[in-house]
Amino acid sequence: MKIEEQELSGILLITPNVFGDQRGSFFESWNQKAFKEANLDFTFLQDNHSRSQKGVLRGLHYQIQQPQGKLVRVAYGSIFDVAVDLRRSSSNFGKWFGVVLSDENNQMLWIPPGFAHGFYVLSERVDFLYKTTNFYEPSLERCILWNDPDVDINWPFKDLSSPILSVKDKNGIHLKNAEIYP
Ligand SMILES: Cc1cn([C@H]2C[C@H](O)[C@@H](COP(=O)(O)OP(=O)(O)O[C@H]3O[C@@H](C)C(=O)[C@@H](O)[C@H]3O)O2)c(=O)[nH]c1=O
Repeated sequence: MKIEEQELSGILLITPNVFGDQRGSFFESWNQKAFKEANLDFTFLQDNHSRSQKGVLRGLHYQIQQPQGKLVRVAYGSIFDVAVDLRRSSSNFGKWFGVVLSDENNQMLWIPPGFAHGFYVLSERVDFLYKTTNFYEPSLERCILWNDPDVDINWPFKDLSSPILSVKDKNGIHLKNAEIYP
């Protein structure tokens, strides 16, 4: 397993050891002991699986009071995955990080508590899997507008009217008006 710290401190790109043979491939997507030995000591409370079609954009989501750390990956397809630093005391507050996660690179992203998260679907279909360190609590969930000019994410599509969004995500708020915790 290779673990690479990214330019936004706390964000880790994890490349597992993949074993291929004539049947296909295998890798451990989570092993508490192995991750702990690599100083990744997380306790996960929830596993989630979403399926999306090409052009869907989900995000940018975070929870106040019960922030969730997320270990995210793609089981089928490919996405452009984005995390935005919302840690009030961070020198990177408001900055974003993006990476392509796919069923070809098998990479996982660790997004610590205190970040907003979202992704854009590049393939015809995507199965997106993630573990979270805290429970989903809709009353505490908040959504920052995916195209907030103050965050200025360089999404990998040209026509900014094109993504398929939920009503909630269409009504996301601007970072400057967002509730940030802590
Ligand atoms: C996230 C979530 C949703 N739901 C329900 C609520 C709703 O009826 C339905 C779809 O919810 P959403 O539209 O919020 O799903 P979605 O837009 O996929 O939300 C997710 O987006 C990505 C970017 C994240 O980072 C996740 O933490 C999560 O916020 O599923 C749960 O029951 N448990 C959960 O943990």
